[in-house]
Amino acid sequence: MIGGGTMPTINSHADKASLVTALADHIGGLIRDAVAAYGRASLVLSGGTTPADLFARLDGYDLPWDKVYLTLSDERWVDLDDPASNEAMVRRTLSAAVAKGATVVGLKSVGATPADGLARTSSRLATMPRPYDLVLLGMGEDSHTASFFPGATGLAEALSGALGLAVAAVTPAGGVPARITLTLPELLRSRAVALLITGDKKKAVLDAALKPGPVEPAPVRAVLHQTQVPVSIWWAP
Ligand SMILES: O=C(O)[C@H](O)[C@@H](O)[C@H](O)[C@H](O)COP(=O)(O)O
Repeated sequence: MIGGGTMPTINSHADKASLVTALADHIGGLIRDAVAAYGRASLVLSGGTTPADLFARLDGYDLPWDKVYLTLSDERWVDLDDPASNEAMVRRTLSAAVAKGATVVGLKSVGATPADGLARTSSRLATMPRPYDLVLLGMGEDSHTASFFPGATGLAEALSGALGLAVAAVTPAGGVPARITLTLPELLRSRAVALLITGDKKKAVLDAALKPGPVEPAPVRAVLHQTQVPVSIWWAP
């Protein structure tokens, strides 16, 4: 059972276009502030489909991209040429930023399965400046975030970080291919978490998860109810 943390702030917008503009402006300002304060900005980006037009908008901003480090919250265990690759989506939607020197640290490494690549990916992540200035997460309608899928094999280790690595291997139920994910402790090595969701279905799932309850059936609760890092939610219908 988890609950009782400081409630996340919710930024609701009339439509996705205004949500994307507001969140892109917020992230752009955060990057500028981080570079001014620390000489670099370090961000964890969610995969999936929702953030693609956010990243495409951000890509057009005049930012110190050569001082920006980007990695992913989680990754399907596929190569860059696979349409399911989150890293490929980030490199595609932030192509101008990458061309201007933004560093992308991918999570897919060698090995047949995520479990084979954990140590290598974990040491690669050590090149990312931490604490992360922002961790951007999405959420599925099953209330997973990153690759913290309900009922997944490896979920406990991903939430606890018990293996002592920055990443964990998770195999969702129902034959979904195995994934690599930053562990919860790794995601919380950050100054701020932003959760980007759209649609009424996900809003209903979010509202339920904002209530105290068990984490296993609603893993996004582990992020929403922790008290270590401030969480903002960005939502449009
Ligand atoms: O690899 C992934 O799919 C993501 O990292 C995952 O956690 C995503 O954020 C949610 O599944 C929402 O995905 P959509 O934005 O496609 O709904």
